[in-house]
Amino acid sequence: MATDLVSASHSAASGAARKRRRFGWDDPSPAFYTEDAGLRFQPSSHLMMIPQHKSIVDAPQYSSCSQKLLAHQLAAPRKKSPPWQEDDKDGHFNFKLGDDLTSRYKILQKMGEGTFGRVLECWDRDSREIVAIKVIRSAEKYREAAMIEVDILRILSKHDRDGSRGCVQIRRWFDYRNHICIVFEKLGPSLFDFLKANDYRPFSVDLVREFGRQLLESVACLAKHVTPCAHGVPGIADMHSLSLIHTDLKPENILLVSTEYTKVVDRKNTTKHSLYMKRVPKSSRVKLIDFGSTTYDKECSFSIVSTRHYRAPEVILGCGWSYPCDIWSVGCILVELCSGEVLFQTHENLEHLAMMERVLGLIPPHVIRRSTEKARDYFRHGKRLNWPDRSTSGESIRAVHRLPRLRDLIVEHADKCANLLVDILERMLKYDPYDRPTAREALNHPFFQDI
Ligand SMILES: Nc1ncnc2c1ncn2[C@@H]1O[C@H](COP(=O)(O)OP(=O)(O)OP(=O)(O)O)[C@@H](O)[C@H]1O
Repeated sequence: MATDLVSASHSAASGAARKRRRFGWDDPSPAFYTEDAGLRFQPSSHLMMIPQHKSIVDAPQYSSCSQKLLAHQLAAPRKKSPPWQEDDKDGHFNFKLGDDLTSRYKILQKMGEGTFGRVLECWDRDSREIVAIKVIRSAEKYREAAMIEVDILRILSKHDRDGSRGCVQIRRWFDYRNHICIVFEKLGPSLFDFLKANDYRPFSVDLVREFGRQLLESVACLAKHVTPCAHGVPGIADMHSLSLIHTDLKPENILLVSTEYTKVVDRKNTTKHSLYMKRVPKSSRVKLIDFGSTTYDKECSFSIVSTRHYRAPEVILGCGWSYPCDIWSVGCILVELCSGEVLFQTHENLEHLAMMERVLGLIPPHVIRRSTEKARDYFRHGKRLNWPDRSTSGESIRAVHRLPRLRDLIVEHADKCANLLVDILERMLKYDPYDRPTAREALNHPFFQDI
């Protein structure tokens, strides 16, 4: 879900916060019990159950805790759901490791938590595989949003039966004790988690290219999808437009398929006296998750979308946004993967625009002219950004000033192909959304052709 992440001392200013920011979680609220066994499948009004697929996840590496629980569970007979417990104050599902979630799933561990709910690693007794179950918070607004996510996941899964198109696969969904539960194939850590575990050491250009290529393929598939003609005539294709915009692309929502990694010498940091190692994923295969904010293209929308750091200028300026807002986010993500740091570490509009100007150059007048009355307030006489005059603090001015130009940032970090990478990033990070390439066009850029 798109968020403006709250930080104690706002924005770029906080030095240590430059490295990273994270959500605050955990809280309690009441729910109601639906059935004896606790499980209630939703009647298929506009939604249908998804048939089971075989897991395509690479041999997962289980934690020792998961392994023990799994061994125990394989021997244990199927039990009824545990006694009903109150949700926490925010409507999150309360559980203990080893509990059953319906009689079908055994909870092995918590894998993550977000605005919508908790994601639990579970053993599926029926399909005999490990799955990831997103247990949605019980409040009505989250339940409704979850049903939209289920709807979109079902459409994606219909168009991606073999799971090769880079979007996480839904297995099925159900309603349990007032929590919508979405069962997914289990994936590995997010690119954000991987960066963090590596102390924010950047990925190599080869990996950035691989991640970028898959990300753009997924974005292209969301926008438009081609399937073979219904009659199966070779060479003839039916164009099915999915017309979907993800709107919340960020490293947290890009998951490595495999958990496996190797350790190699980190040459950049290693000195005569100390040897530094860094992690490198064994496989570069990634998939997109979190379709909770995905929308159908309506030509142009004006709401606020995307997590702050990956938010396109047209969203901030209220010019109206469409597919190109995903391309802007991909540009910000690729810079982050290459440098190890968030490109625009801010939580405030004017500072954000000032950072963009520092890294990318001045916002062109015709883009300023398209912005709303309110957003035009950020500019002097509707022409130049009111910066630093309207800045909130000296620390904010210094944080903007510390930012390098895009070219310098990439040249400093890229171990190869810096010029090509700068070129494609400059295109994806054009202020005018009409000037940005589509995902397909970006994929044809020489940077992504280089093997
Ligand atoms: N299929 C999966 N396999 C493994 N881990 C997963 C899977 N899906 C989600 N996760 C983990 O759970 C976390 C939260 O998932 P997700 O982003 O879907 O929840 P959310 O509530 O929509 O989050 P947000 O607040 O970012 O919108 C992810 O960042 C990831 O760590």
